[in-house]
Amino acid sequence: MTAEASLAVQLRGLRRVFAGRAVLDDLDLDLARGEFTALLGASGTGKTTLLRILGALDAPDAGRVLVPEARTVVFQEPRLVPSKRVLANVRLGLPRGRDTELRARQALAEVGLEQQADAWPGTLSGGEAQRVALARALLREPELLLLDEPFAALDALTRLRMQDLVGELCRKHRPAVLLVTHDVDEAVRLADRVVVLRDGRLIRDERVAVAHPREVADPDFAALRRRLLTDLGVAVPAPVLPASALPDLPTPELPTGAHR
Ligand SMILES: Nc1ncnc2c1ncn2[C@@H]1O[C@H](COP(=O)(O)OP(=O)(O)OP(=O)(O)O)[C@@H](O)[C@H]1O
Repeated sequence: MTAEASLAVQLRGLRRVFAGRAVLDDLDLDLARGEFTALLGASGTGKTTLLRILGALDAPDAGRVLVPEARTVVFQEPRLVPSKRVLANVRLGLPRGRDTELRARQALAEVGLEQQADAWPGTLSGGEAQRVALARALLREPELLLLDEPFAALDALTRLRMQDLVGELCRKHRPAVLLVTHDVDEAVRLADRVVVLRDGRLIRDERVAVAHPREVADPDFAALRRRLLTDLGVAVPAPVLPASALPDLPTPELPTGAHR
């Protein structure tokens, strides 16, 4: 197999200009099949623009875009049709028939919502609605799954559960994944690879070499987290060392009359 055959996405010299500013500027990116990549960048650096181009929701001004036909996007908000029940939302746009229905029910079961097939979207919690959106995406068996801050609107606990679910489903179905996120910990927990966008290009492209299960307390996790936060322009305080790790320093002389 050639290296090209294992690629799901190939971007070359990508350029996108808005109001005279090149948001993406001569950007190259390859995504391998089955690889989970997290895309980080400060606000307004062009992450969503890149994802929209990959999803054919926008077109570049220049450059070459090779992406698979089978691709789906999950957005920050679930975008369910309120007048259709959950099952109908999951199978939306697919041919009618017993087979599609069975597969849609199976997709709902995978996200733990088989009991909610007949519910209306308006009765679901935010996390449940986002799981329906995920089931809808998975049913299409995408080779490329584009996730645009899919957990951002969820409460902290639901977000952690959703991250675990998405990680598990992606390991099972093996699409190439591009996850746009602002959350450095989320990126390090989930991704095989992290890329950082700044000034129209990728300023970091790094494999996530942190052992599973990935814990924030792991020194490799903490070190990558610091590198990424620095890339994002966030001031990172120096790690706090235990007193035992500090060198013995001479006790300073106190001025006469001072009390210890
Ligand atoms: N359709 C458009 N017309 C004009 N400007 C646009 C358009 N889409 C995006 N932009 C501009 O391009 C820049 C990048 O936007 P984009 O949404 O891709 O950034 P982002 O990194 O996803 O930001 P955030 O993290 O805040 O969501 C922004 O300055 C935005 O205003």
